[in-house]
Amino acid sequence: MTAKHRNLPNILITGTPGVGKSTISKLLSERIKYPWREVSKLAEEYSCLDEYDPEYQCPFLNEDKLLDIMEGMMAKGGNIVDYHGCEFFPERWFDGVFVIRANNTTLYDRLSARGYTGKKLEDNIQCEIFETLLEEAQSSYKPEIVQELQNNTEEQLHSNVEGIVQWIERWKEDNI
Ligand SMILES: Nc1ncnc2c1ncn2[C@@H]1O[C@H](COP(=O)(O)OP(=O)(O)O)[C@@H](O)[C@H]1O
Repeated sequence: MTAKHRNLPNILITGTPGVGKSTISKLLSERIKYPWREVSKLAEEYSCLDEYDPEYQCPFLNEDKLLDIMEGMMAKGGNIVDYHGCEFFPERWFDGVFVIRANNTTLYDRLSARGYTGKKLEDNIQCEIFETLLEEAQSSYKPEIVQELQNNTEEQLHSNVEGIVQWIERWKEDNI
């Protein structure tokens, strides 16, 4: 499956937990009517979570099972995939990869408000500081399809959504 077989682009919204992936994906989905594929929810819904990982305080993800389930959803295009990881998806799935970013203090406040403390909080802040997801995206996808979006303020939130809507319009003009 290459982009040529899709009439609508598949978009990946990725980044550290708390940067605003769900907020952006939901607004975008309401705006352009593409389904919002929240990978963590799909994993739960389709029983792709194995036993609990005590180090990361979350269940292990059965990636192969999840990918098999998602393959059919991705085939026609027009999906917004939201996940805090990106390297295990097939590269051919995505036409645009958006890495959402937030500054340390903003992220700290958001994750504390979510109830994160201790190692879980620190690991996520470090993940953002070390640009782990940005590097993961850059090493997994062609550089020309990866974009970094700062998402600290309401103003940035709306301009990010608008920017992705415009990106989709350009993609359609170039690919259909
Ligand atoms: N641009 C923004 N400005 C202010 N608050 C935001 C912004 N984006 C997200 N938030 C808030 O930050 C928190 C985390 O956002 P969320 O979308 O759940 O992040 P993620 O899906 O990446 O874990 C939520 O409370 C959300 O309302």
